[in-house]
Amino acid sequence: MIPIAGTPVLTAAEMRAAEDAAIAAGTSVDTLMQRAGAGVADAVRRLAGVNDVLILCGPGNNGGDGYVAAARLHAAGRSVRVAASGEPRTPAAIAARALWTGAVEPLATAAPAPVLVDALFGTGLSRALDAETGAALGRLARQANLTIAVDVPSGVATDDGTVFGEVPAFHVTLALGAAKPAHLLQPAAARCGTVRVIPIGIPTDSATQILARPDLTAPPVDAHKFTRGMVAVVRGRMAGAAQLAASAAMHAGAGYVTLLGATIPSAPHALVRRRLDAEALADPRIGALLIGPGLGRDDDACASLEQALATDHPLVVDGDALHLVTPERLCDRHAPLILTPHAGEFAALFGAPAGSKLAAARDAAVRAQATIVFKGPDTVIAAPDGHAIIAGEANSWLSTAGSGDVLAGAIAALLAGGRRALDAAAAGVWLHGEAARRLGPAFIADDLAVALAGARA
Ligand SMILES: NC(=O)C1=CN([C@@H]2O[C@H](COP(=O)(O)OP(=O)(O)OC[C@H]3O[C@@H](n4cnc5c(N)ncnc54)[C@H](OP(=O)(O)O)[C@@H]3O)[C@@H](O)[C@H]2O)[C@@H](O)CC1
Ligand SMILES: [K+]
Repeated sequence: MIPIAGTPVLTAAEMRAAEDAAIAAGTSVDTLMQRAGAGVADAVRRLAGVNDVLILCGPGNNGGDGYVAAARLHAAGRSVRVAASGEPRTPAAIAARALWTGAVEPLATAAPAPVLVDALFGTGLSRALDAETGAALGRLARQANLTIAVDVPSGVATDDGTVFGEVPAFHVTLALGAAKPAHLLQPAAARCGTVRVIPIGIPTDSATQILARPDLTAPPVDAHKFTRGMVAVVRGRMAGAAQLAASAAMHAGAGYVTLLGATIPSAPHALVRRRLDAEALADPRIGALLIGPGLGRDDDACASLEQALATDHPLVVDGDALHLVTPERLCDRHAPLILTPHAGEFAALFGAPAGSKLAAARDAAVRAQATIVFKGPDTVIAAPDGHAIIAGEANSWLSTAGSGDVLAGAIAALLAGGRRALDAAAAGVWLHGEAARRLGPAFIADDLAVALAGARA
């Protein structure tokens, strides 16, 4: 069982391709199922202690994993029962079923057990569970003290994170071979509980990774304020939003932050205020320009945005500015570009996403030739070259006014510090989440911006 941070994410088709490649290279599907079932049995043994275990087996290879795990737990002297929705249908599952010498109870009437293992459906689920199977799963999950899903909870769609009907919230999900989008994307992710990967000995390369703690080492000894990165934030109608973003950029490690469009000084004094004009925007030391927080959507906002787009600085576009551009207007810029839309801003810019948030973010990245931070309770970061990073469940206290301004400021600081756009975006999302975790409940965005400094430590 390994934690999932930093590990690859594979869709059902990519997982099947990895499995096919392993089979072509000489590892049988039965061997893979033995490895999967052994890993599940091992994890269940550790998690369940001496409690009785009930394993639910479905008709496909997910059920096959369940039979293998049951036989291994029995051989290890554990108290284990099996209930099934029907006979296994794949050759590997039929072979695995033959290894289980105990009774197979009908699912509908199976008695509960303190530990429930769901091996009904995995990556092959193509539609909602029938009413009887869904009801039995719900009933047995409610009556268990510990619920463990094999690969994915039965009833979640592996690739897009949607759920078919009622799916119980599991305590633990044992991802076989690699994490899948459903382990990270909502609403499915909320049904998975703690996700651990059971390695099954096949290479699982992917262009999609799970967000990991970034490298946030201190500046080198010879650093000065401009080598650490200069961020310029464009102020709009709501000065507070730009000021929050600027504060976030300072606390995320930028060496020099300037607020363009503001001339009246107020705290913090480290924030440099300048007029928004051609001279200020032409400053070659600007490592990242941020526009959008509190910008407004009036003519002045449009004019400021045009000025920002006309520069060749690395650019972060957030908030209101995302309502004032089109992907076509953005895609021919040459400097690094990061867009940070929430669902509403994403829909305004790219249209309502059809299908998976991961696929939608990837398509948007290509259309705008930008790194997209499609933020929300789950955040997908996608680059135009196809690489993507998924951040799992966010701290729900981040749903506070100004939280997005802080994220944009943090990302701008990391971009100005010289990271690639995808890395800057990922590091910003990580820092933002870590700052929230450190603050505890009901913080305000001003505190969140300050807490970025501690989160870097
Ligand atoms: N990839 C790997 O490397 C490895 C994968 N392994 C394991 O294999 C799992 C994938 O196995 P799988 O493809 O057999 O699919 P699985 O989810 O068991 O069930 C699909 C079956 O159910 C059916 N069906 C679908 N929806 C239904 C519904 N609502 N209600 C009723 N029936 C429904 C569907 O048939 P259909 O009716 O759609 O034709 C099909 O018969 C994977 O999650 C992992 O656990 C490991 O063993 C080894 C290494
Ligand atoms: K399952």
